[in-house]
Amino acid sequence: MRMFSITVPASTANLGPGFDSAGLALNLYLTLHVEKSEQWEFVHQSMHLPPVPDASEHLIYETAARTASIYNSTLSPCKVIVESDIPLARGLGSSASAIIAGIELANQLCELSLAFEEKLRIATDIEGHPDNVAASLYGGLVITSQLQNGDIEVFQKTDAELDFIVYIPVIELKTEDARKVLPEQFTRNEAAKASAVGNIMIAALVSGDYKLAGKLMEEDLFHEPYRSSLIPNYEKIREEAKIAGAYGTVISGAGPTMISFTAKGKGKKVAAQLQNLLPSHQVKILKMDQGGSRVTNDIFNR
Ligand SMILES: Nc1ncnc2c1ncn2[C@@H]1O[C@H](COP(=O)(O)OP(=O)(O)OP(=O)(O)O)[C@@H](O)[C@H]1O
Ligand SMILES: N[C@@H](CCO)C(=O)O
Repeated sequence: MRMFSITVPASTANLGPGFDSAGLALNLYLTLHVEKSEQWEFVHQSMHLPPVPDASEHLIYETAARTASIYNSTLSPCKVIVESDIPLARGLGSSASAIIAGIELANQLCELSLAFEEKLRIATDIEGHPDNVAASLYGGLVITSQLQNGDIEVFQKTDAELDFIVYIPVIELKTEDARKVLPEQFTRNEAAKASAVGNIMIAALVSGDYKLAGKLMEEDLFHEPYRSSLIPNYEKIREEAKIAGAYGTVISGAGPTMISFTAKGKGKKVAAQLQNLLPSHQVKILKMDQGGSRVTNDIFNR
């Protein structure tokens, strides 16, 4: 007997210089089908999911249990059938989607009626930065900033005349490892230069000047120079995508996937040309998910 389903989109984070701040939801999805049961059970029905651990060690369960405990609630046991087309540890926000799904699972099971802000705060505490989780939660292009008092400011835009092409290599790269290569500190001069690039990129992206946004995306100074050696074919993908007509190409999240931004309708040409050059990569044309995470109740079976 199915009770409800939770669907959460994938996301790309950073968009170059919007490090730990900018995210964009993409139309690949993690879906949970939740049924009442005598005990907790997870069933994974996709090649894009890790082996099933003990329920108590499952990221989705851990997140749900942590959320329930924040509100002094307990979870009633369920069977959770998990489907996903978000590749793991590739820079497309798989962990963020699992965290948002876990928070929503607790929200539904414990009838917490959580506001978006509460869900985002919990998700950011768990993930460590708001960019991917905010995009998966809200949908669209989302720019975030966690303030000194812990509040998270969110700017969202759900229209963009863009196609997104992702180049997914065979190898995985854990976010934890891709963060280890980053400097702990920047000088004042470095920070000012890097945020100036980010400021123009975001202003151009939001105002629809995609040519300028694409140019500035490729000028990131916060993380790409340190991570480029971890990404297969980094320079080749940037150069060839530009020749094929992309506005700009950046590392998606912590990598190793790269993502190009093109005019709407131009993605097909860029994807075809790059797939020829990168036979072992999976090249996909994606669209923005505009709605973020959602719950479907099966009222007949409740
Ligand atoms: N649906 C899921 N169920 C359980 N665990 C998951 C799920 N999705 C991701 N994970 C866990 O998260 C890990 C990947 O997280 P990681 O942050 O390294 O990569 P990512 O989220 O795919 O990429 P990025 O954060 O750069 O976009 C997986 O190895 C797995 O342990
Ligand atoms: N902003 C994060 C995204 C991946 O979780 C990073 O680049 O490390």
